[in-house]
Amino acid sequence: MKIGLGLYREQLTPDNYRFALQSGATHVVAHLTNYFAGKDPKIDSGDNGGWGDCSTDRLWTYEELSALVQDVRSAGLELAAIENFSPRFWHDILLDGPERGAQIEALKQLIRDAGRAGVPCIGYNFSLAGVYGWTRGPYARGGAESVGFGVEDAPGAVPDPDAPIPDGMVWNMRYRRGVPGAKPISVTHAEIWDRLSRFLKEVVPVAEEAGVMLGAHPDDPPADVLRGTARLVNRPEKYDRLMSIIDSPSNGLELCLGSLQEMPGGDIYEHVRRFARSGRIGYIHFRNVRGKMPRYVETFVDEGDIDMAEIVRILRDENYQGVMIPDHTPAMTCAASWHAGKAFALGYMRALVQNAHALGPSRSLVHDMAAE
Ligand SMILES: O=C(O)[C@@H](O)[C@@H](O)[C@H](O)[C@H](O)CO
Repeated sequence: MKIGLGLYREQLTPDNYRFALQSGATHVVAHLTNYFAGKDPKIDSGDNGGWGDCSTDRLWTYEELSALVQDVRSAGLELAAIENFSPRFWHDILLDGPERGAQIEALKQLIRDAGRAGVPCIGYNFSLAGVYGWTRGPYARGGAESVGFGVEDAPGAVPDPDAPIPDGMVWNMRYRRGVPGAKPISVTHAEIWDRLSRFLKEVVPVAEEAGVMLGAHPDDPPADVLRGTARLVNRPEKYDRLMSIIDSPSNGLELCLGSLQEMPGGDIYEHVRRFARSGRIGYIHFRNVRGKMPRYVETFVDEGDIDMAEIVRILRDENYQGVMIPDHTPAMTCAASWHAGKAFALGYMRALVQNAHALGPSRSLVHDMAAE
């Protein structure tokens, strides 16, 4: 097990690489799409413009990707993954629009370039509404500010989960100017599974040849429908359906523990063991929550509903050698709220991983034995 730190586009700096190294991380997961900007990002659903405007984003080149890998390496770290395509690159793959064919070919080239540059994994979230519906509030220990969904007395504006997605937006970002009077975006479950299936069948073989794993992030919130659009991976077993679309080591998971725990029903420990045993985990979002759909809040890693020590026992037992990152964490009340939240999480993760051998037998392993 390796520990990494996710850094948003404007945080990909030597100072933050040093911060990661000092916090015990050995890897970086880089976001190249510029949502959550600034030195101390406060993540939420955004206002009407969602996570911002990506209409001028242009495809990342081999030279950019190679420079990123080298910059991270020269800081004494390794790049574990790039997280998320810009909606500008694949909006018509998600929407089944007129540019779909050209965008598929462009993503194939991006994946080839990423492999050649030494990028081992690209995380993606195949969703039309994207991550939407959060509020920010004092939801974590000591009133630390974090994100939540369905919180009745949330401070400030509560995004409407049924608000139509306006034309020109997808994945909670604006990729082009909207056409006045155009119909809002919609998609059925059958349509979005078909779009995902065609996407994977076309790009996974290219990813496999390039030595890149594509890691699917689950839906957050794991609603059945959000903003009039059907959602995909909103139950753990939907991950199994996604992996069955094409049996390839490059058809993998960006395993977000928080999103998995937010899903109704199921035993997260059995699912994590099954996914770890499959060898198809690209990397893990090692984050904790309290509650499930339709109401949950993000907590500090050590105070949520997931027994994170049990997760590490399972990953130990299944010999998981991949990377885990805190993803997003509560913001601590101090001058460097983002960094403090990350340092706390990384310290906790490092202690669990360094002492994994001393954590005793896994509880769910005992369950497996009982089943024999
Ligand atoms: O499910 C979650 O909440 C997170 O894993 C995502 O919000 C993720 O951090 C963003 O989509 C950026 O990749």
